Amino acid sequence: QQQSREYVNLPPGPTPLPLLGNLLSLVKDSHISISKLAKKYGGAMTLYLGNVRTIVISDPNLIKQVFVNQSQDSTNRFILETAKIIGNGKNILFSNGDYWKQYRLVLSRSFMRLKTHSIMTDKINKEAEYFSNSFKSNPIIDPAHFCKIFTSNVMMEMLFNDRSKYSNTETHKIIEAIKNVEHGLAVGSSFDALPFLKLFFPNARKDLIKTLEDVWEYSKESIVNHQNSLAKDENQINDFLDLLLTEIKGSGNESFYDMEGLYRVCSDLLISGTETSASTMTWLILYMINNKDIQMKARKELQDAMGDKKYLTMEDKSKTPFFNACIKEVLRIAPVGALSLPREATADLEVGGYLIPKDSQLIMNVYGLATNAELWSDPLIFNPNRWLSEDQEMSNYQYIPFGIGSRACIGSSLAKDEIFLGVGNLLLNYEIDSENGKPLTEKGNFGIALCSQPYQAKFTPLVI
Ligand code: HEM
Repeated sequence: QQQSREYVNLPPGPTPLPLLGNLLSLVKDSHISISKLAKKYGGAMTLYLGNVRTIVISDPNLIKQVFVNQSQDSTNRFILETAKIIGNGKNILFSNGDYWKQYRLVLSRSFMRLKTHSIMTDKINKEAEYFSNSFKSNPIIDPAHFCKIFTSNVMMEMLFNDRSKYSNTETHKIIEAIKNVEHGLAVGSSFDALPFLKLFFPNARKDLIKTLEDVWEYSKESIVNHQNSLAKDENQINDFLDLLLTEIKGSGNESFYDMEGLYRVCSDLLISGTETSASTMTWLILYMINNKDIQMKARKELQDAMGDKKYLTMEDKSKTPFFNACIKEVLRIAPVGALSLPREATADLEVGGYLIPKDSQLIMNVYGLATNAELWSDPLIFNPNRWLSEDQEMSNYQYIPFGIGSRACIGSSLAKDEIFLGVGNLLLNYEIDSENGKPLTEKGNFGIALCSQPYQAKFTPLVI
């Protein structure tokens, strides 16, 4: 049992209760509760989530010590039951060892090729136009909904050359399924910590599996279609899946990448690439509403960069340092992966003079690092200028919205492009305000991702 007290030199932490461990202190707003506890117990802290011994790292130097200097034993994901259902050891998010390494390699190569592929850039630019236009007939709306359609369309275009219309009242079944899987994951975290809860909610697992099966089925069908068209003409590259399949063919180890791995990896990308970027966009729109001066300054810079064009493209990014700083800042103040994805200590590790025993769960406190008043001035204020001034002394390890090392987010570059084009085009085409003109709450909701509270915004078209 993980909770055994045989270790004398564990990082300090609050006393755990039998069975529940420290879960009661984390029931509400766990990212904030964990950061408050870290202030009391220090940059390395021991918590018990149920009986799972968990070491939370909230100090930049200790992040480096554990995840960089001892990376060979801190790269694996910590696998609980939900992760097993999603991955079965054959996906990218929750696989480990050689399997993960080989998949990560072909995926990274495919992402690199994607970045220079003109078909994809054109598609993302076009999707950002549809996204911006969709607000014309919906002047008052919760922007989260359209942001999700935008990011899931980008993922579906990228992976499968498919998309869904913004006007569809009956949204594409995959978007619906992704939403359910995310809900299942959020519920799953407490089930994972306290497996006995399953007895009281017998259908929760079944529902998660059923919705996952929808995504898998859709992915399988599309993979077979892609394999068939590549068999006819291997030079006909239309999307990321074509790139991945050709990369796999070139690896000389085709049989390693079987259908189960392929459909699980594709559904991972759909799931991890939709809510994350969409929530960040929704946060950025919220901060633009609450900071009108920043909204106006960003719009002016974007207009100047655009010249006579009507819609932004990625080439404009080098001319918009202030708006780029807004994107950096929203990823700091509202990191959707507030506690990243847990890793596992695969050997005893050292942290700041303490011992992290093998098999512990490791959590990077992304939110705590980004809002620590000892590391940032006025950390709870949205201030893009901090990224443009020389004054902010910064360690590389206090700002890690996409995680760290060889296990860091594989979609970070795509995510930043989506936020740039999506929110940038909205700023260019609309004056954005809250429905009643009052500031919106900046308090987040932490489930599987750190999201803003639902809000209604008013999009008034700008006459250009
Ligand atoms: C603002 C948007 C995003 C944020 C904040 C974010 C954040 C993260 C974080 C914190 C991790 C864990 C990193 C670690 O363990 O060090 C991660 C992993 C991952 N992300 Fe993202 N992500 C975003 C968008 C995306 C997108 C668009 C995709 C897909 C194209 C994606 C795919 C993945 C995958 C596949 C992993 C697992 C990588 C592995 O285990 O090797 N993410 N992300």
